Amino acid sequence: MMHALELKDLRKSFGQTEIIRGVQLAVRAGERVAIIGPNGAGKSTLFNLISGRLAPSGGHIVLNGKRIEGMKPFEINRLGLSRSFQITNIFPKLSVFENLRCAVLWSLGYRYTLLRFLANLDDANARAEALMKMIHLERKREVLGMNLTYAEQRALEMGVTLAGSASAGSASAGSANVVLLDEPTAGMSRSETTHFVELIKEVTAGKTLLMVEHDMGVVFDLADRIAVLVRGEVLAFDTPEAVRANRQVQQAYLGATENT
Ligand SMILES: Nc1ncnc2c1ncn2[C@@H]1O[C@H](COP(=O)(O)OP(=O)(O)OP(=O)(O)O)[C@@H](O)[C@H]1O
Repeated sequence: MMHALELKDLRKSFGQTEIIRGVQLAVRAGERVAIIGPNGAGKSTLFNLISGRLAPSGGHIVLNGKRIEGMKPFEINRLGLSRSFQITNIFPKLSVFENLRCAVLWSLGYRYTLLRFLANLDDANARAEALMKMIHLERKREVLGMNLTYAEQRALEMGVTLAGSASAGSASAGSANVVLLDEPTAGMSRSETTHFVELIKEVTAGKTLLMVEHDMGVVFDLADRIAVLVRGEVLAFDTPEAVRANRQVQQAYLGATENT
């Protein structure tokens, strides 16, 4: 079984306090996994470890068979892992198309050499076009980031995140791609959320998805498996049905928040 992402006895302490306490998690290629857990359980810290923003205090992180702990975020990104953020992370004064093209160029590593930049501009334009179609923002092509609706900004953010993947434009090509989404539907209305969940399914088809999400409707709709993180440990990692039926999980988390 090929795993896209493996966390092996992963640990992180801040000062004397161990926040991530020996996390084991093996995510299969092409699988969609949601991480849930109470506030302060360590979900953001876990994402920061995987994406290279924080260095672990112990353990290993393996991306497509390669150990990545201790690498810089951009190096991990080049190895096929892209991440979105809770806050919208787009350039407000660039148009939809320009935002996507920037992200494509950055991901291809063209920011340093003008000659390479010019030689590959057609390629970058084509990939930006493909991404724009994928996130259904063709009709907003020239609109500045700051003038989009909130949901459109989140869709653009998704496009920017996916620009890092080698297979942008062809949904099936990249088993090597792992996408981390940090509360993708936060701040959205119910109807925006429903629409956005469909978009997430569409744009991450064939990719491996790991997301932190508080909305249980979204979690149960999207996830193949759910990891429940409580006080820095994985309490359960199973199918939605099994997690829903798990007594320990109900006590620790779900019972209290499922209907909120
Ligand atoms: N840089 C840091 N220094 C010290 N403590 C930290 C740091 N970052 C996070 N923590 C602590 O680690 C714990 C886990 O925080 P984290 O943000 O990872 O939880 P979370 O599960 O994402 O919570 P939420 O659902 O509220 O976003 C918290 O007690 C937090 O105060």
